[in-house]
Amino acid sequence: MTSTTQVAASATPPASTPVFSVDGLWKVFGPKAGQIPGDPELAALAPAELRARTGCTAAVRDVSFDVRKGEVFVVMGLSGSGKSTLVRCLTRLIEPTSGTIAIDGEDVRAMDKGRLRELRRHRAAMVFQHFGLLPHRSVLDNVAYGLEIQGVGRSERRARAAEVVAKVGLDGMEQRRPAQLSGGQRQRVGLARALAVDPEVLLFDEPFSALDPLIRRDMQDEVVRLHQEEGRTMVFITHDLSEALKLGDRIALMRDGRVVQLGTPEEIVGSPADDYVREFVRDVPREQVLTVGSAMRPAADGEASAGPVVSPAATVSEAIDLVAAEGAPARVVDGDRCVGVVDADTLLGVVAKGDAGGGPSAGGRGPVAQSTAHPDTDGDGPSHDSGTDLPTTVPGPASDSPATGAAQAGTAAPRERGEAQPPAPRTSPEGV
Ligand SMILES: Nc1ncnc2c1ncn2[C@@H]1O[C@H](COP(=O)(O)OP(=O)(O)OP(=O)(O)O)[C@@H](O)[C@H]1O
Repeated sequence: MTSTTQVAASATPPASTPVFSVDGLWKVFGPKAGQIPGDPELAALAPAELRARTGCTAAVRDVSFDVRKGEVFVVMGLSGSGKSTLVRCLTRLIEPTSGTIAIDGEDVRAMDKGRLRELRRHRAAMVFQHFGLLPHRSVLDNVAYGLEIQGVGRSERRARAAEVVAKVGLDGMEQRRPAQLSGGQRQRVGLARALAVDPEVLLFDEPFSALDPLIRRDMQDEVVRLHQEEGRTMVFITHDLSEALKLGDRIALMRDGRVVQLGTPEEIVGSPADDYVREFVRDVPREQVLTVGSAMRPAADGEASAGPVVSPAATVSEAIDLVAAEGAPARVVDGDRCVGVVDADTLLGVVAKGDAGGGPSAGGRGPVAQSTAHPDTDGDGPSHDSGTDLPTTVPGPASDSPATGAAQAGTAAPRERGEAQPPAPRTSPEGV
């Protein structure tokens, strides 16, 4: 047994300066939409009743949140929950009905056409599921297109485009036409095109929904890599819980236009805000998302000074590997302070009981279930252009845990944010 074995901390949390600041946002479609937010009785109606009484759909209902600089902010929810409408409101691709939106403190709703164009071109670039690549242009020229409409000169934009094409792993394909690329490669071109204009924030509207699962995972890894390398702020829409947990620093979970919970993956999985969220996350392997900080107990006499060391930010799964390999409890050390101890019982308790996580509503779920039941949705189909060809299952075997193996060798690998890949539910929510 060694006392120096250590599981390192996750990536440093992003700074907290907001890029986007959204307050009391509503988007209502339908006749006299503007009356709904200000009428407490109508505003409180359930979607079906609101439609029956007024003919209106409240796609976004009184939503408030900040997107912090450098974070991946995921907007997640079932089909029709309002994800696309919400994110399109950020740059007024859809006009909000009421509420405020600011980017770096500037009022987006007060922007004139020119300022809005500048916002969409330079500051908040959108990556769509269907990119609308220009078919007769080469990869390089497609990527350079955004710079072209910004008026950047030919040689400069081609040099910048070549740089970004290489960054997304398409070097050697610069002269191909979109038709000569696979679906995943086309997605990379779209991503490169958005990156080429070097926006402050990238908005992704379900960009990988149409990709087959392996390519989809590649693209997710690409986003994680780009984020880690560049620290760029990203807002990422997905209906896929596995994708949300993998990519998100924080997740806003939407239902019927409202954000029902906003939190880190650990908060969402460990402390679901209500039964809806609990049901949503019930198939997630908690040990891959929850951290030892939420599973430790106080150190007993003598325990604080010996034994393997684990960071409070390491996952329960990583700590299980470490404790099993070392055959001893591990000290949870924050900086140079021992803040607690995890042993086989406390760690397995998280897996077996499913009630760790410290939140007020985290208990009572019983054993980790393999049910295919999921929350139902309002059933409204989307009406925008992000497409509806959504996959119904997403793979992600538990054996992908990055720490497995390394810990068995006595030197547990650090968990980097984005590497935990909890398997998706056997049937994803929209599949029922
Ligand atoms: N232009 C529109 N007119 C009327 N209703 C709309 C319009 N656009 C969206 N809606 C409705 O608003 C609600 C939210 O739609 P939205 O497309 O934002 O959901 P979503 O969560 O992005 O769905 P998906 O995952 O299927 O893309 C749905 O009930 C939808 O039918």
